Amino acid sequence: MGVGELFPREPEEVAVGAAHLPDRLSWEEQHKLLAACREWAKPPAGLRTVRLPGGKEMSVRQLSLGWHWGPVPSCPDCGQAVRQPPPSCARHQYPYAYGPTVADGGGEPVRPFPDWLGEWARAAVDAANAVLREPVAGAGPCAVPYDIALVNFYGDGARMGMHRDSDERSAAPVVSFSLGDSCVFRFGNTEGRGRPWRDVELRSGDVFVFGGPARLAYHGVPRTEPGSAPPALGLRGRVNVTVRAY
Ligand SMILES: O=C(O)CCC(=O)C(=O)O
Ligand SMILES: [Fe+2]
Repeated sequence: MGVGELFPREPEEVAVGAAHLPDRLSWEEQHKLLAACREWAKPPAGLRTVRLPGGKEMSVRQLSLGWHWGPVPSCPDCGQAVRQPPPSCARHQYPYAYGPTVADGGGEPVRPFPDWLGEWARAAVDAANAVLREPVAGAGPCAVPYDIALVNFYGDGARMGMHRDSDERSAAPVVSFSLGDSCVFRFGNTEGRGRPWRDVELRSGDVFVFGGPARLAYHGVPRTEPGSAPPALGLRGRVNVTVRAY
């Protein structure tokens, strides 16, 4: 329960296959994850500004663990520079890819994905299944082998447009951990970027799981609330870690 909260916020099904788990991370876990993010953010293969294929820079700074995600400067199949509008090569149609190195940065090998983060993700999926009417794959004999993560840093004014997490080959649920400033997390539908959507406030320590029929739903972060991070965390801005299976 947050400081000064009158009622605890309850775990909630936001859409079929999607659950919000408020205050899931303890203080110790939030500090551990933040300390790890600070280490990961250092070069090489640290936090970088992502330049989108259209030329714009993302306001969110990012790093990858386990397998690097980013815009591909050249097509892995035909080798031509990726540009808009894309040429007819099939891989050019969607100019983002996963790979072993920071292809859109210094070319260094990506940082390893830590096992403990995979354990956290599996446990969160189990907790999500307790509130979901249609359970999504989690722990047990068919446990998801979580192996990659994206770490996003939101400074004041940073936002993330509506998108789908569609570059993973696995249909395993995505597990998102939030630290620092609160944000509006917009969770939409699988048809397009528009309505219907649900706006959910994600605070420090909250977890959001989306899998099953919600796995490919559009989602984004229209705004954060600068200065809303719990002072004791010692973070200015917002950090989000999304754990996925490749
Ligand atoms: O920052 C968030 O809460 C969402 C991040 C996200 O959608 C992504 O990394 O793909
Ligand atoms: Fe996403």
